[in-house]
Amino acid sequence: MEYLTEHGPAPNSAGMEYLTEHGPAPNSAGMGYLIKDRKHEINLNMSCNMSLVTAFGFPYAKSISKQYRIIWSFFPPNLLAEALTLLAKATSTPQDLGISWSRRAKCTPNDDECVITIDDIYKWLVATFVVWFVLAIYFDNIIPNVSGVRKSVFYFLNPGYWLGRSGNKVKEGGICSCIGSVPPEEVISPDDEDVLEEENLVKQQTKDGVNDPNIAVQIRGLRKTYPGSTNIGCCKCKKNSPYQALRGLWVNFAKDQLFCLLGPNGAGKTTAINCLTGITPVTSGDALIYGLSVRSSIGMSKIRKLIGVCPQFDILWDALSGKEHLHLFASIKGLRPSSIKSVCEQVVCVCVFHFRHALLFTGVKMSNYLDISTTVKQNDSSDSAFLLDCSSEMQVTEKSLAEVRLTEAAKMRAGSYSGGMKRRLSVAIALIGDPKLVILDEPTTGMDPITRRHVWDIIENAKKGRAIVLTTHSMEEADILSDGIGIMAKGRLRCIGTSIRLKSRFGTGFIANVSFASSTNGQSTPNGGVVSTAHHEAVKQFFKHHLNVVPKEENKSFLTFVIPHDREVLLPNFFTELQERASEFGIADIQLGLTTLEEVFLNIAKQAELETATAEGRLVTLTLATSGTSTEIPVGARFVGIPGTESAENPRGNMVEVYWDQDESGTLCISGHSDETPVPPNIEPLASLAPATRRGILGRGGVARGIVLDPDQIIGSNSH
Ligand SMILES: Nc1ncnc2c1ncn2[C@@H]1O[C@H](COP(=O)(O)OP(=O)(O)OP(=O)(O)O)[C@@H](O)[C@H]1O
Repeated sequence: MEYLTEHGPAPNSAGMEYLTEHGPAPNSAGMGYLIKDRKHEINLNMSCNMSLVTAFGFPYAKSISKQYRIIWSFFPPNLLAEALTLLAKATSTPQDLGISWSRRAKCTPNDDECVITIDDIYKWLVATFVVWFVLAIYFDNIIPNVSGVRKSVFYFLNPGYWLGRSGNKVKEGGICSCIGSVPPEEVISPDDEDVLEEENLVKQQTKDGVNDPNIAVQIRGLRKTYPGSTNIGCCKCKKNSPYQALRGLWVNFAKDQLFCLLGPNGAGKTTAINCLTGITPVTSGDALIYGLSVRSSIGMSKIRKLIGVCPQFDILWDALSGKEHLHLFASIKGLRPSSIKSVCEQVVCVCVFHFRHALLFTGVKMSNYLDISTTVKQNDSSDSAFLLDCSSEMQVTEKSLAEVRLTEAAKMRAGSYSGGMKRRLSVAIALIGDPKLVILDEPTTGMDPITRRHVWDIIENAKKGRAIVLTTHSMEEADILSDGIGIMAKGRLRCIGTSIRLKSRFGTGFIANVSFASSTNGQSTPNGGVVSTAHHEAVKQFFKHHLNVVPKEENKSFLTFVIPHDREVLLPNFFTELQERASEFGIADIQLGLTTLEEVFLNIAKQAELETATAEGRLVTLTLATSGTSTEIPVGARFVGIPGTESAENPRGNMVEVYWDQDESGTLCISGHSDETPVPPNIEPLASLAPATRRGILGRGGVARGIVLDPDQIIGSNSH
């Protein structure tokens, strides 16, 4: 396809990955790789050939066996080399006649051996072209694409493949790998009451066969397990165990609303979206989009008419401009030419024209590649009509480009767009054609704050008449745009509700920010630090005395307190008094707010990580800063008794409080620990832990295991 475009190489075929009827395009990434690395492969091929020729001699000689010559001839460059040799021999002197068409089957005069003629070479070249072309299509289909999806090895025996009907099932995992057993599905009841309520509602609706007209998407116990496999490589076998990315998702997404899916990396958000868009086959459960099941291929082909997707990674063609992209997608979506204003660039038409031809030629339906192919004129076999459509005028593209502020860059090649511009173009593509469900996977990644706010406006305006599912790592974005939020972790929905509901249920409470004035009684304080410290202490005492809270953050100009929900009743009187004594405390401003969504998110993510670590019995080594003693403790343990610190005066030994944090990948790690203090009397090790962990015996590598103490007992004993 490389020669088809005006601007350079053909669009990266990997870009079409997610657009097939049964999932991703049959390994177009593989094709892209072949195309991109063609030069490299030819060089490799040539150098291999040269090595072989050096080792065994050029095989078109009588001394070489016929079988070897046949094998050699399957590689077209070898035939070409022989053809050039024959031509050289036929024209080596001025008297030579050369090779004419009529004499093509005859041996050339200077070719003493004559094991192959130019005519044989022509035939070989035509035959090998067909063989390699068919093999390329075959391997393209059976080698897993980036989503690990492929067709069965004998897919061509299935009539559904040729007829373009259902039954053309996809498989997962590599062709040379043995698919590992899928672990049994555990039924986990949600801990959160709202999630449980939502789950029961969906289950009830499923049982009753209720089709609520206000629901756009109903996810019914969706599960996705990526199969484990054993890849037999050149030197070793690599085993991957199956991975449960989605562990039973039950949720409704309402029409005219934006539902935001949040979750740490690897929570399963993209997997859920991929299941909805048909990129990844569902392991069990189902999802209905406007009443159509994603598990049925007929349903899926109808669903594609209703959805617009902005995938996590931009699927754009470097060689096409923004305008051409929109025009291309608008044409593929079947927008009426009369609604289109700007003149279609010839390159797009040519590209679509050839792309369509290439697909027809290979027996693959265009709709297999183009997810949004809904109204592609399948019956309109006239390509000239198609070209005519392309040359019509397009209003939609210009409007969409203006919406995402790309009008000025409309004619620039997407390859030269910045990351933010590409995301904006992807958002515009997702919204083109008035889809009833828009799925936006981290749409504002890489955008500057001004553009991001602008895109938020577009998304907000797009809510009307459709459902939007948004995944994002920006809590601000979720807070501003969402009508409903679900936080996922480890493949499960952990909480669901509006932003306010989540903050009030999962946040630690209220945040009070107290800022201090830099002057007292209108005068600059020469020794501001000293006065400020006195004010700080007074305010801290005030908070401690009335609300029993200490600052979470402090610096010279402000103090931040987190006030738990249970102190809510005390707040009106407390803040009235604080306000009255503001000048006495040197307070410039007091701000009170709910905890942030970010805090809710971090709490949920931490809890999920803790659950997993506890279930897996993961251990980490705690090295005490003071004594340098190393102790193995379970991940997430808060109070730990240090083995070996027992003495006659302190028979229960010492303990520390361990502080945990999450690293970039969300894994819990030790961020520090408190000073060693004696274990209070009557404190027992946690009963739920294995005896070894409770007793503090030697663990791996001779490192002693810490004794995990019950945090409730310790906190209780401290408060007494
Ligand atoms: N093709 C695959 N084969 C095996 N495991 C996979 C595959 N795709 C995803 N996973 C695993 O499934 C889990 C969920 O991945 P997913 O991409 O859905 O997470 P996510 O919530 O979208 O994360 P992020 O916020 O980073 O995009 C991850 O642990 C990931 O490693």
